[in-house]
Amino acid sequence: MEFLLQYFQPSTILFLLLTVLAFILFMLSLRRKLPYPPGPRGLPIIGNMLMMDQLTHRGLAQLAKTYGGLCHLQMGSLHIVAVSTPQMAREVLQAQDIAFSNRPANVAITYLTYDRSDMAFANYGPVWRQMRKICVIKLFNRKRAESWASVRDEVEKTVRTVAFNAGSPVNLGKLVFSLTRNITLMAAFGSTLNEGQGEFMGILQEFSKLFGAFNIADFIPWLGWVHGREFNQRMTNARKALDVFIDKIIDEHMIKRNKKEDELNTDMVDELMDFLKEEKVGDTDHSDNSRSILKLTKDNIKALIMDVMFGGTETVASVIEWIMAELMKSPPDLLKAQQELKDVVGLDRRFNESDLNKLTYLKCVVKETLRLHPPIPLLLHETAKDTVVTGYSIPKGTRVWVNAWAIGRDKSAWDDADTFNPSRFLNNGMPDFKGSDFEFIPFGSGRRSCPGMQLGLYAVEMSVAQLLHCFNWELPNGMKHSELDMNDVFGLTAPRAVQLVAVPTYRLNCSLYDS
Ligand code: HEM
Repeated sequence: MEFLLQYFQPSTILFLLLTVLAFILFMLSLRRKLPYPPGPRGLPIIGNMLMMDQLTHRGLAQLAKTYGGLCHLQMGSLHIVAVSTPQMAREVLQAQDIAFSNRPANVAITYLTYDRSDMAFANYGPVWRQMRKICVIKLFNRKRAESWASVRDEVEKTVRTVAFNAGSPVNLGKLVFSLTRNITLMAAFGSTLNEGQGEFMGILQEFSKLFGAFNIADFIPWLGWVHGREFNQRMTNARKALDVFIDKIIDEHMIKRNKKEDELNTDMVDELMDFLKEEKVGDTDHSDNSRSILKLTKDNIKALIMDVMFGGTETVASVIEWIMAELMKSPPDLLKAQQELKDVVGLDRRFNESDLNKLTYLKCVVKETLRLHPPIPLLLHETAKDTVVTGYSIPKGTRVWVNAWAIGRDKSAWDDADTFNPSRFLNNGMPDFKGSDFEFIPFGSGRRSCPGMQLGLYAVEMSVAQLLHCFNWELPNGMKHSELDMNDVFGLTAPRAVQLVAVPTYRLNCSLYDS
C-alpha cells in the first residue's frame, strides 16, 4: 500500500479499486444472466414437478420437439437438463465430458450402494478411475475365459430347455432373463447359487424398487420427513439382507483361498478379493497424482457385485428379447438372418463361436435393435461444476439425462427413423456404437460409457445365433405379426411391456440338441 501511496493519491487508489470491483461484479452478473436452456415454465417452489409423468424417454423426446435438443426443467430445487440430439450429446459427452461425468444418486441409491462405494454411481474422480481400471482389467476383459465359458454353458442349457418345450408356447422374456441372470451369477460367484438363488433375486428386486421409488426428499430436501419411517426401514432391511448374503459368500471364498483350493477356477469375488488382500496400511491417498493401489473394502466388493448384477442382467436380457420380437414382427428379416446361418453354418451341425464373425446380417440386426430399443434409454449424468453449453447456463449439480432412445430415432440423423431396417448397417457397419458416432450411443460414450460392452454383445450374439439356428419360431395362437405388442415400460431400463411368447420347432436334426 505504501508503495502505491508514493505514486498515487488515496482518492485515485480508491477509484481504481472501485473500478476493478465494479468490473468483477459486472462479469459475475453477466455470467448469472446467461439463461438456462429453454423449457416449460414451472410453478414457484415446486417448479415442473406436476410434469413428473413426462420424465420418461418418450415424454422428454416429445418436449424436445418444442424446446430443442437441450431442455431445462426444475423439480423443486433440482435442475434437470434433457439432451435429445446427437449434436448436443457430442457437446456434453465429448466436448465437455469431464464436467458432465458425475453420476446423480438419490437418497436410496446413495444408501444402498454403501455411500456410492461402487463404480456405476461413484462420482468421477481418482477412486472411480481406480475402480474402473480394476473392473476393466479383471472382470470385463474379453480374455477372461471363465465369463465367456459361463455364457456358452448357460446358452447351451437354454437351448436344451427350448428343445424340451418344442411345439409349445415359450415365454422368451422369462427364459432370457433367467439366462442372463445365470450368466452374471456364474461370472460373479462361480455358481448359479442353486440354494440361495430365490433369496438373492428377492434382494435384487427390492433394491430395484427402492432405486426407482419416488422420494420427495430427492427434490425438496426439507420435506424429507414426509416419506417417513417406512421407506427408511425398507432400505435398512434391504441392505442388511444383502450384507448377510454376500458376507457369507465372501467368507466362503476366503476359506477357499486360505486352503488354496481350486486356484485356477476363479470368479469375480476371487478377483476382487486380491485387492482386499493387497491392502496396505496408510494407503489412503487417492489424490489425482496417487499411483497407490486402491484398497477395496467389503462394501466396495458388495457394491461392485450389485453393479454387475444390475448392469449385466436386465440390459442383455432386454436386447435379446427385443431382437426376437423385432424379427417375429418382420418375417423377411427373420428369414434373412436364418438364411445367413444356413449359409455359414449349415443345418447339419450346431453353431459355434468361430462362426460369429461371419454373421454380418445378424450383427446388423443387433445394431438395429439397439438403435430402436437401447436398454438404458436415459444416460444419467450430473455436472461437477457450473458450465455453459451453446450459450446456456447449466449449474453445478444439474441432472443431465442424455436421451439415447430419442437420439437413435432422430429424424435428421436417420432415414425412416422409426422403421426396423437392419440393412441400413450393411454399409461397413457404420455408424458404430463404440461411442464416437453420436447418433448411436446405446452403450454411452466417453469416460462413463459401458465397460461391459464386449461381454454384453458376446452374450447377445451367442444367444440370438443359437436360438435362430436351432429353432423356427412362430407367434402363438395364430397371432398375426402386425398384432405383436411393441410397447415398452420406462425405468432404469426399458424392457417390453408384454413379455414375448413364441412357439419354437426343431430346425436341425433331433440328435444335434443333446450336445
Ligand atoms: C447389451 C448390453 C449392455 C448395454 C446396452 C449397456 C449399456 C450401458 C450404458 C448406456 C451405460 C451408461 C453409459 C453412460 O452413462 O454414458 C452403461 C454403464 C455401465 N454398464 Fe453396461 N450395458 C450392457 C451390458 C453390461 C454388462 C454385461 C455389464 C457388466 C457385466 C455392464 C456394466 C455396466 C457398468 C458397471 C456401468 C457403469 C459404468 C460407469 O459408470 O463407469 N453393462 N451400460
